[in-house]
Amino acid sequence: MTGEHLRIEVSNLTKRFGAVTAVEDLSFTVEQGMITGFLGPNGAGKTTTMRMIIGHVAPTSGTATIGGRRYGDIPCPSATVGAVFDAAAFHPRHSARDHLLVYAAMGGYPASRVAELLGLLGLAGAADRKTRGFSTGMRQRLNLATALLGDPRVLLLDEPGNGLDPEGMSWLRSFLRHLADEGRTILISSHALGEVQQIVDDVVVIRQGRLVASGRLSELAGSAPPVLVRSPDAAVLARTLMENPPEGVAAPRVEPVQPGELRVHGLDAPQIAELAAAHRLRVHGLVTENASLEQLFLDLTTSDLTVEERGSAR
Ligand SMILES: Nc1ncnc2c1ncn2[C@@H]1O[C@H](COP(=O)(O)OP(=O)(O)OP(=O)(O)O)[C@@H](O)[C@H]1O
Repeated sequence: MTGEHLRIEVSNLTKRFGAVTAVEDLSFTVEQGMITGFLGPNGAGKTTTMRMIIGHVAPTSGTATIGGRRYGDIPCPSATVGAVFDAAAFHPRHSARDHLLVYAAMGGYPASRVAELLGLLGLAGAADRKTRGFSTGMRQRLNLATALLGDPRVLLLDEPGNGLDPEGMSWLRSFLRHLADEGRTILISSHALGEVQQIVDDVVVIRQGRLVASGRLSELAGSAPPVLVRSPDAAVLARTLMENPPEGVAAPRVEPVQPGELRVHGLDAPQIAELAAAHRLRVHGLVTENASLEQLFLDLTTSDLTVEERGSAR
């Protein structure tokens, strides 16, 4: 994948619908080759912002650009930007293939691309079934296939995890990771951090149309989440981890939980596994605990403080 850098830049974006301010003075950046989670509770302004990025809604003020251009100024925009909105409707009597063929014709893409996408999205077996009977997961896949028709380098997905079961989420995670690894710019919205925590690299958190936090997910949490370790060599492992942290990493804090179980703060699961292996110590389980992040998200979206204010208040 070659060509210009396709970063999304949102600058001082505001949208008012009459007396309702949906988005207020919002600025953030979405980097290429990353999956960015756009997070906020229902009604926070996520859909409105995404619609402004792709020119469906005109901002009251501010700008949104993709690769330095407004959406309307991008030549052949559907080949650059693919967007999926939750409410995307399918004609109930159309099959998945019919649906994609209609969109392919509108975008000037060949029928061979439709067949390719049906395969890529795991819809080949259901290609000729009416969409009326499609499950939520199949609808989400068909939405994604539609957005990918022009092989766009930028993807905006509104609530792509909505209604997916754990297997569907796991599929979505690896599918999006593959697309990001190809150098695409990916923005996905969600009202629940827990839903996309395993998928995203960066986050942009909004509340009542305003930015409350943005940056690396790991940085937002302040430090690596604790890891619960089960090991028959727990006591020796605790000492080993504290005495031999990886180069450049501060000594972790290790809390005994119960016999054979430790909670480690300051190292991630791969670091713990490698140190244990290097010292020939047995590890029977490693679980990264996410409760602190979930709590942080709730705090951010329900309290009046931004991340910076929270930091300086500590
Ligand atoms: N066309 C419109 N006319 C009037 N108000 C609107 C319009 N579109 C959105 N709003 C309002 O703007 C605010 C933000 O809505 P938006 O749909 O962007 O939020 P959201 O974060 O995507 O929420 P959800 O997760 O529920 O979809 C809400 O108060 C909503 O009612």
